[in-house]
Amino acid sequence: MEFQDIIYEVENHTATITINRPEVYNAFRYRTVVELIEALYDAGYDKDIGSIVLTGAGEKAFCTGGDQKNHDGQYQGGNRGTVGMPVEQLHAAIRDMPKPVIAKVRGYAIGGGNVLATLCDLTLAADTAIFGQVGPKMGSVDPGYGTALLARCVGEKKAREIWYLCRRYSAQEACDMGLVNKVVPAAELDAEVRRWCDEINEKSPTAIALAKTSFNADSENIKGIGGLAFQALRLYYGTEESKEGVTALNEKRKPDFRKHVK
Ligand SMILES: CC(C)(COP(=O)(O)OP(=O)(O)OC[C@H]1O[C@@H](n2cnc3c(N)ncnc32)[C@H](O)[C@@H]1OP(=O)(O)O)[C@@H](O)C(=O)NCCC(=O)NCCSC(=O)c1cc(O)c2ccccc2c1O
Repeated sequence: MEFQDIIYEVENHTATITINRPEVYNAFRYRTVVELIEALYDAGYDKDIGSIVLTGAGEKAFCTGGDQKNHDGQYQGGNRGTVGMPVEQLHAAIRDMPKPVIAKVRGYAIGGGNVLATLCDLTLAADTAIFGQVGPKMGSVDPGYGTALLARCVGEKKAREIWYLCRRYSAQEACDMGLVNKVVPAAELDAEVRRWCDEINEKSPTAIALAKTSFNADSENIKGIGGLAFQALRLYYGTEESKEGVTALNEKRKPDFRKHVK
């Protein structure tokens, strides 16, 4: 598959997958998600690769979730995925690849972008990074890994705060709550990620794969909950209440959800 929305590079046994849509702060559309899955599988089963880095192009954002300019109740572009984009399959790919996936975060990791970072095995962030969820502010929610796995990382109370209030958190705050492994000055992020990957790549690939799979086993039930919840999300996206959030975001105004609650 020829990639348009992402860049795929391999160096020193590490594959780097870069979401390359800086004009929309690396938000993902249907094509982006399909390409990310393909690239993860390419890297995941290439025996020469020991680690995978997921990142976003430019300084502004890692990823800001679903492309809201491409969304009107249903996402356009293809026929995979419960909600019009195979995001559940992308989440599964990050978890199922038998090697560590490392999120390299500069700028915003917001909405579905924060979920991607949460799902990665490790997260290294520039001191300029900003984390948060936005769903209830704009008519969406990322149920399953986005909620329950987040709670495993930061604890139940903090995860609920993140989802109910939709605040933004600095890289240091995210690190303090367990969402980030290390924060470094932005200019040092590439070198830091390189060091972590080189250390991982020296280790026994089979031992690493066994460790990853066994970590996953303990939270695998979340996939089932997510499957059910994405069916509910499909119905929610069709409602006026959800559409109000997207319309307000695109019109750069505050949403009025109350008028749609019956
Ligand atoms: C991230 C921001 C807080 C940054 O604010 P700031 O003021 O610094 O910058 P701008 O707002 O001016 O943004 C610059 C430029 O980028 C465009 N942009 C940013 N994010 C997106 C986006 N997600 N989609 C489309 N476009 C985006 C922005 O419009 C500007 O372009 P202009 O042409 O107007 O200049 C702030 O940008 C922000 O809050 N962004 C939106 C965040 C958001 O709502 N994300 C989506 C949440 S829903 C989601 O992520 C999601 C998850 C899933 O799992 C799904 C699964 C299946 C289907 C859908 C899913 C889904 O949607």
